[in-house]
Amino acid sequence: MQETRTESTAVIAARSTDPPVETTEIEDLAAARGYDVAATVTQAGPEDPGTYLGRGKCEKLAAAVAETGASLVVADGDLTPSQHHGLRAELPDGTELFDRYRLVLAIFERGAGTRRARLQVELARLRYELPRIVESADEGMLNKRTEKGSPVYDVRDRIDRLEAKLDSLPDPAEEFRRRRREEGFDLVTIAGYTNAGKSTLLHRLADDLSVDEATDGEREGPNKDATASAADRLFETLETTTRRATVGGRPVLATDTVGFVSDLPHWLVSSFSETLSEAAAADAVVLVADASDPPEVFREKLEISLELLADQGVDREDVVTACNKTDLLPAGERERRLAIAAERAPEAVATSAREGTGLDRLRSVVGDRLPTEEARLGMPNCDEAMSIVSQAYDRTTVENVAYDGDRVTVVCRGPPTVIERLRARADAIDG
Ligand SMILES: Nc1nc2c(ncn2[C@@H]2O[C@H](COP(=O)(O)OP(=O)(O)OP(=O)(O)O)[C@@H](O)[C@H]2O)c(=O)[nH]1
Ligand SMILES: [Mg+2]
Repeated sequence: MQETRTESTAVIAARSTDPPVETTEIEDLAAARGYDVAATVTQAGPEDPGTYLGRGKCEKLAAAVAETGASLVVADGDLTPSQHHGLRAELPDGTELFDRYRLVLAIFERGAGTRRARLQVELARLRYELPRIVESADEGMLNKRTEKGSPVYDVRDRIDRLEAKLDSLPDPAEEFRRRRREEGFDLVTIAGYTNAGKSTLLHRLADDLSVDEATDGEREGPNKDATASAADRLFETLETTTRRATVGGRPVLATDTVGFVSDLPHWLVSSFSETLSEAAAADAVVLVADASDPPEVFREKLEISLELLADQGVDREDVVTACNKTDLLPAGERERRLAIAAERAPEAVATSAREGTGLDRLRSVVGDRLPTEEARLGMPNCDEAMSIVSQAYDRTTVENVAYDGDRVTVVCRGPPTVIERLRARADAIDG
């Protein structure tokens, strides 16, 4: 008898020409999407052009689905539309069938934080689904493909609308970055493989005061300084995945990104180029790597990640690797992962986002990579000078403030745009 179906239970189907059939990665991807993997059916042998797995294995797979009550089968391959149709027909009624790409889309669906990214994911999914809908359509349905209300017509129509909408939508990230630069904030992007711990790390790095808390809690009076109000204005345009953090004593905006996944087809990656290009605009990139992976997996993912970042235009010098989940490793293994990472990117720091360790070191190493300028500002000691000193304390690292008679001199280091503005203000009163 069939058990009740569980929304999030999946059975994996994997094949490869040569044994053994490797299933760790597809299982990890399914887990990253939040599915419980209840069973795995593998086949070593040639691919069946009609049903992906051979007949006997299809029966085994169907039995595993029925037995576990799974609602979904994930096939570790790129199924053609006709294989998708053929294999699905072998499964218990109502079983969903994902191939590797569809699973990746599901992961991206969950990771898409902005409206634009959500539209991009939907567009990629519909482009993926259209040939499969056509494949499973009967003749009657296909004859109606130009009629409103037919599945094929509706999907095509939605694709057209999404394309038009995406074309017309301004890129909020672009506008945000422009304003961020004007305000003198540095942008730190958190990138890395899916499930490495990026979101957990962002949460840890973020300043305690979230936007909501800042507006719900005690409001500061009208004297609230210029920096805070500038930050508030910026936050209005921020996506939920960007948080304010303090790194190397400087206020930065840290942005979470969609996780990398191995072996993505080109068409899929290009659908998200904008979402992924977030890293290129950053002043520093924290590359989060799962140090609890076996050393060779860790090394390979790290290399792929660095290549992907380079493809997006990220300078390797701007990358800091966070070897994360070190709480799961004995000390000797930790050193081994750090050595692997240090060979490939300029800086590597051991972290545990879960336990909150290594974060101070990470902040300081990232801070050292942010563009920094030093200034010595001499000006007459007046109200405006005090306001300049206060802004310097707020937005830069002040190394010294010296009062000498009726003059004040500030030595500070910080983001070039902020330094430039302070210098202009000081010059204006120094006549
Ligand atoms: N043991 C341990 N687990 C961690 C650590 N950091 C994150 N995790 C866990 O790893 C899983 C994935 O963490 P996320 O922060 O969601 O990973 P992510 O990189 O944002 O994943 P995607 O958004 O799917 O790309 C969660 O179950 C976390 O609790 C860590 O330092 N140690
Ligand atoms: Mg995440």
